Amino acid sequence: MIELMNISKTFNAGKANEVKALQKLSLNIEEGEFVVIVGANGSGKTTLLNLMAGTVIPDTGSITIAGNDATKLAEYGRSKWIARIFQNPLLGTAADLSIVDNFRLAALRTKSKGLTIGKNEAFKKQVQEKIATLGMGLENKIEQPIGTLSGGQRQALTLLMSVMDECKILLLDEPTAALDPRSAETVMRTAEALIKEYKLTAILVTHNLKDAAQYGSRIIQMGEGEVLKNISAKEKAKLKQAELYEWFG
Ligand SMILES: Nc1ncnc2c1ncn2[C@@H]1O[C@H](COP(=O)(O)OP(=O)(O)OP(=O)(O)O)[C@@H](O)[C@H]1O
Repeated sequence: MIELMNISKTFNAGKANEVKALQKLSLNIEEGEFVVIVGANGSGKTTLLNLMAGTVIPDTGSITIAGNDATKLAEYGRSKWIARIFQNPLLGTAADLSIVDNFRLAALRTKSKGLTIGKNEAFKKQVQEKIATLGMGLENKIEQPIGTLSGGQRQALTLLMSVMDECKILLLDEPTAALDPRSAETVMRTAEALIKEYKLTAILVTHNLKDAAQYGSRIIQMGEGEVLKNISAKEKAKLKQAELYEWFG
C-alpha cells in the first residue's frame, strides 16, 4: 500500500545545525496493516509520517502509494489516499462551527464514504447515525459548536470525519498525547474500530507503552533516522514489557 525505498532527508544541509533526520530508510507497508512506530525523541518518526503525507519531500529515494509514484507529489495530491490525525485535538476541526457543519465541510472537501450532502434534515440524520456508533452520546449535540467539546470527544469526531473521506491510509501522530488517560483510551478504541470498519491501512506513532503493546499488527523501532527493529504482533506478544520499554529510548 505504501512503499518507501532508500529514503534520506537532511534538514539544514551544510549548515552548523544540519540534521540527518532519515538515512536510507526502506519500509513496505501492506494494505490492511496497522503499524506502530516507536523510538526516542528525534529518531525521525514524525519526519517519516511527514514524508508519507507529502509535507516533507525526500532528498533521495522513492515513495509509492497504492501503486503510484508519490515521491514528489504534494500533500493535496495524496489526500485521496491519506488522512492524518495530529496530537492536538484542535487541529482538523473548526471550533466555532457546529458538529454537523464540521461534518458538512468534511463531506464537501472530499468524496465522503456513506454521506450524501442532500437535504438538510437527511444529512443531519446520517451524521447522527454515524456519531451514535462512537457510543459517546454526541449524536444529540450536533448543533453544538465543536469547540465546546472535550479534547477526547473532539479527537474521536475528527477521526470519524477523516475515515469517512475516501482515504485508505490513516496516519496517527501521537493522537492521544494531549488527552487524559480515559479519553486517550476511548480515542484509541475508536481508532481501532474505525480502522477495522473502513478496512484502512494505519500507522500510529506513539510514546505510550500501553498503546504500543496493545495495538497494531506490526511494530517498528526507529533510531537515528533508521529502522532498528521491525517485528510482527505475534513476535511482539512474546516480548516482556521491560523489553518493549527499551524500544522507546
Ligand atoms: N523542519 C525541520 N527543520 C529542521 N529540523 C527538523 C525539521 N523537522 C525535523 N527536524 C529534526 O529532525 C530530527 C527528527 O525529528 P522528528 O520530529 O522526525 O523526530 P521524532 O522521532 O518524531 O521525535 P519526537 O518523538 O520528539 O516527536 C530531529 O532532530 C528534528 O529536530
